[in-house]
Amino acid sequence: MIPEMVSSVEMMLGRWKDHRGKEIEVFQDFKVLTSEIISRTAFGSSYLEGQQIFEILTRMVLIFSKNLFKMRIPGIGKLVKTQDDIQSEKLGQLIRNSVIKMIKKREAAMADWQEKVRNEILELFGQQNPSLEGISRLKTMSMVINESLRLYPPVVGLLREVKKGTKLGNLIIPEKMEVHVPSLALHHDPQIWGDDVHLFKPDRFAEGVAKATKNNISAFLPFGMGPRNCVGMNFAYNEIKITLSMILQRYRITLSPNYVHSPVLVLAICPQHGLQVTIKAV
Ligand code: HEM
Repeated sequence: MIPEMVSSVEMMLGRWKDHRGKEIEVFQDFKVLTSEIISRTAFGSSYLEGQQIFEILTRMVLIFSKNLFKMRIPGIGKLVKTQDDIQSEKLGQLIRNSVIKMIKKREAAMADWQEKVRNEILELFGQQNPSLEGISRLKTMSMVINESLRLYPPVVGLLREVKKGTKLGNLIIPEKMEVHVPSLALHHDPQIWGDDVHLFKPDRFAEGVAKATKNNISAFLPFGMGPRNCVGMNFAYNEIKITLSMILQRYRITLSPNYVHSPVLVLAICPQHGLQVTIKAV
């Protein structure tokens, strides 16, 4: 499995060679990379062979996500703007401004952490390709991955069906009811994470998830929980660690001024306008 992952990342890095010092859009590259890796490891083929299927799947996902939370109430239009609409537009602008400030702060923190993670990688692997044994010792990188999954969990919520009717505080929850567990909201709850909940602070994971969540481990759910949790969790961690190791061994990454921060839910959380970065050889 690891050699297939390494070869797929090598292919992507081969394409990056001509773009040193220039801007590249990596969201698309990462989509191709993860599809390439799953094709090689699970089906023994390559992304190009399965490209048509992946394209159809992407179209299906788009249609599904567009209709996921749609409530169809006949006869109600949105022709006239109410005071609430005008007010919420103003509030929207305020939120956008403060988000921009927050992102700038996060960007600075991210540059520091990039150096810390690169040092850890170089200490463990030098210029050699990462190994399975080695990636289990990437402690700083694990903290960075967990903090990224906390702020931007690709899957924003879990669904469960109630097996046996129960009482939860004042709520009576009947059998067979579908319950939505909002991971995204739990990941941003100041009661659990503290007042710095919106900041990128991988340090909070330095002593594990239990300490980071004040012993509420079910408040950190990037891969779900229980018997139906994500079967691909270890696969995903390995894939991320190998890819990051190989990129950071070679390149220093900076966010491009053309990047617009606008995470959007298309089944999973994605950067709406892509992820533009510049790469410089280390
Ligand atoms: C960062 C990458 C990934 C994230 C964040 C993620 C997240 C999740 C989450 C939240 C669930 C629902 C768990 C629950 O309801 O408790 C899930 C289910 C699942 N995931 Fe992943 N996943 C990732 C990558 C993968 C990969 C690479 C594979 C396959 C190789 C995979 C295969 C599955 C499968 C088969 C299920 C359904 C499990 C079941 O219903 O029993 N996932 N994933």
